[in-house]
Amino acid sequence: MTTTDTAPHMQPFQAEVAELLNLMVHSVYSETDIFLRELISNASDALDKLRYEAIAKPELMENGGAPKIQIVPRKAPDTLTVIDNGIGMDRQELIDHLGTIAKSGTKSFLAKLTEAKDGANLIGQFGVGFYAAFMVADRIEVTSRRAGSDQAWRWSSSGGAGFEIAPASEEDAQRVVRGTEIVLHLKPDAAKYLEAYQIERIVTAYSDNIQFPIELVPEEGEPRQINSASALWQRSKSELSAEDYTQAYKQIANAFDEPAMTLHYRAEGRYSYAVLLFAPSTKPFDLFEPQRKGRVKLYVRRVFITDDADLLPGYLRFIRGVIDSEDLPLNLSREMLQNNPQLAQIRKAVTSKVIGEFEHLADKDADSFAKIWDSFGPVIKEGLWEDYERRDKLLALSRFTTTKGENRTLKQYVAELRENQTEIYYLVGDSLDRLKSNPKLESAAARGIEVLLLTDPVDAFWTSVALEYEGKPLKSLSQGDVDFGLIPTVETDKDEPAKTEETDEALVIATIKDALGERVADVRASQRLTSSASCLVAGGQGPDRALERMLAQQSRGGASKPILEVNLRHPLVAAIGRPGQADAADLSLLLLEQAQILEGELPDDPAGFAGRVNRLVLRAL
Ligand SMILES: Nc1ncnc2c1ncn2[C@@H]1O[C@H](COP(=O)(O)OP(=O)(O)OP(=O)(O)O)[C@@H](O)[C@H]1O
Repeated sequence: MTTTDTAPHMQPFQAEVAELLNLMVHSVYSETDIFLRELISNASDALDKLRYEAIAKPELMENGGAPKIQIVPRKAPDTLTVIDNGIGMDRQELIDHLGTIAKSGTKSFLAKLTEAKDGANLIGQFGVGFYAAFMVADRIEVTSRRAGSDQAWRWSSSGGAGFEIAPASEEDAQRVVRGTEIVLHLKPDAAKYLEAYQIERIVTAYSDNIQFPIELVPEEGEPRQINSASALWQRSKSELSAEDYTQAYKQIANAFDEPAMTLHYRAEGRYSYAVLLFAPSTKPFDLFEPQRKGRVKLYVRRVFITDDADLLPGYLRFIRGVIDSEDLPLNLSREMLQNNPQLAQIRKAVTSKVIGEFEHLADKDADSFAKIWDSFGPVIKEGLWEDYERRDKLLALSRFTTTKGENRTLKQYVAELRENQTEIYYLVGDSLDRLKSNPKLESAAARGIEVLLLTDPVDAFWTSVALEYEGKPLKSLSQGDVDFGLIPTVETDKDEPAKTEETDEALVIATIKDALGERVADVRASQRLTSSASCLVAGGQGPDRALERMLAQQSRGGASKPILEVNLRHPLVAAIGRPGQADAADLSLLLLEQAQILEGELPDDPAGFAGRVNRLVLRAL
């Protein structure tokens, strides 16, 4: 051990931690109670980890007694102490875990926290965990000994800029045989947390389902257990109330919202396992992290193994809860987790159950399902792209905003198809407003054809696979040919400009093609447009326009050239065909540039565009 290790050592907090502490000390959160829940949850995690490590090294359990958590309130000198005999932390772990926040999204979380009134809710969603204790304490001392280590360490901090770390005194080290002792020096206005009934209230409300005994150690009298310490998922459904489930959800998922869906069952047969899963009702912060990790916890015979086993596919990563297997070996290595056929089987069966439960909910309790869809629809839709087997089911579950309204299903869409309509039409774009004014909807609108308006980034991807619903293919209005020919118009062409002059269509198209040259792949007469002059579409093969744009933004492929479609009934287009038209080239370029702007793109040459418009306007003046 070096001298720097043994001397008390002041360490700065990571900038994000300092900012977070500052925010928590200076804002008034109504729900300070959560600090205790966070500390108990950490203690329970530490006991879980110990139990897991002890499978390979049973000697870790030798000293330190049976796993438990203790809460010790002391009125003089106003301290509340939370003790666990779990895995503990060595010096480096204390520095790493209690001095930094490893989570991604911390910066954006902090920005939200600064703005929000109800910070506690956000704290819960993000899980600031340990640091929540600084809401009630002005000084915290942590003494910890990693299981099996002959050295205990002491971490202490009064919030502010940093913490001190030093070897524990002999007295402290003797007391902390294994695990972690956290002493909170309570602020004057947090003295209520020294009352036994307050502590019991919080434990009952938040931590009753912690699997390990939680003991209250009063000033006088014997310690007593204040939680029920059962694995709730092992109990039978009939014993449990909605409230029990809500509490279990909050504790297991470390969440503050209500679950929007609860799925609890036991699978018996070739493999037996208990499943308790929840869909949250609000979005967590890390929903769109690139790793797309789920956090369903794997237990084997009540022993926590990992929350990193990818028990559900990426598109269900928002589901929280527990799967507890009776048959898996306790000593599952990381490799086994990835290749274990039994786990693969469980994964498959549970995924189908979750989808089945969605279907059930969508059918019986549409409002609850709508909540799930509102928060997680964009994630579930990833399954349309990657889960071939369940694609049809997922498509049937999907809810869409369409030109007819919100929350529409394809079942509704197909039930209201127009006469002779054989396809399901959609348009992909960045915003609903821009999509609604997209000229490509014109002809569909004139025929009363419903169009799905897709604005989630994932929409560009799943729509690139050939999909159909009840035998009706999905078809993009911005790709390839669209033929509405047999579908009658509903409005009597009120938007369609009447033809004012005889147009030589072939000549117009050839002139525009000539003027645009290499800028477009082709120029065609449009079936989609009624009142606008032009629009851009993708070819029949290859990616749709929205996907191309996304890929180009991420530099993952150059955009291929679009096709310009022109409305031959539009006077501007017709004008191009007039004999001796001197502005044909300018007008052709304008048609392209307008179409680009309507797509939310910039014209290729903005200065040239402005010059062209000015020239033509001035001439008319
Ligand atoms: N009692 C404890 N025993 C052992 N390690 C602990 C204990 N308390 C905290 N830690 C360590 O410190 C880390 C940070 O704790 P913190 O509560 O800040 O966040 P977290 O628990 O990782 O996240 P979350 O609050 O979202 O669960 C933990 O992941 C754990 O490694």
